[in-house]
Amino acid sequence: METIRIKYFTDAIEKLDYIEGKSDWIDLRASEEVELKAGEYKMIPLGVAMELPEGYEAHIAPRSSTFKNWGLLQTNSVGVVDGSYCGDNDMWRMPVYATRDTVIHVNDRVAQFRIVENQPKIIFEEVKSLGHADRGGFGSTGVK
Ligand SMILES: O=c1ccn([C@H]2C[C@H](O)[C@@H](COP(=O)(O)OP(=O)(O)OP(=O)(O)O)O2)c(=O)[nH]1
Repeated sequence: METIRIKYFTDAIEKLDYIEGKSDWIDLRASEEVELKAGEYKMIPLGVAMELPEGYEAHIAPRSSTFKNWGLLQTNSVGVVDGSYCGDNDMWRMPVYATRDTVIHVNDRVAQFRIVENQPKIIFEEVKSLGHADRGGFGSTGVK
């Protein structure tokens, strides 16, 4: 079990909740009404700032129903919230592109997140050959 210190910027959204059972991702809610025209880009405020546990970052993704409900695409595909993003004004946001005219209302659950351990430090060791057979990729499995 981990503890996350959280600051809410409004009382208008429900408090975040870890719900045991179906998924361990935690839903995030829009903290302001956001109206977008088709083709428009905006940031949806998520109304929270957090101090993540030491050694963790958070990943934000759309909910699987987000496109169906609002026609929204998350422009960065996955939002990465660094552990250092923990100041009193470091509110989480979701950058979105609207594929149709749409309105997101306060408290709508537009996104979800999980925390992920930071990767270890990496150094790159340059080689001429990696010394392994090619696996192939990009649809090569089963192709002769
Ligand atoms: O979907 C996102 C992505 C990022 N952030 C916040 C948390 C993150 O720690 C900070 C900076 O994000 P990132 O490093 O991905 O942004 P950048 O475009 O590289 O800008 P910066 O120069 O601020 O690092 O913005 C969000 O609220 N939502």
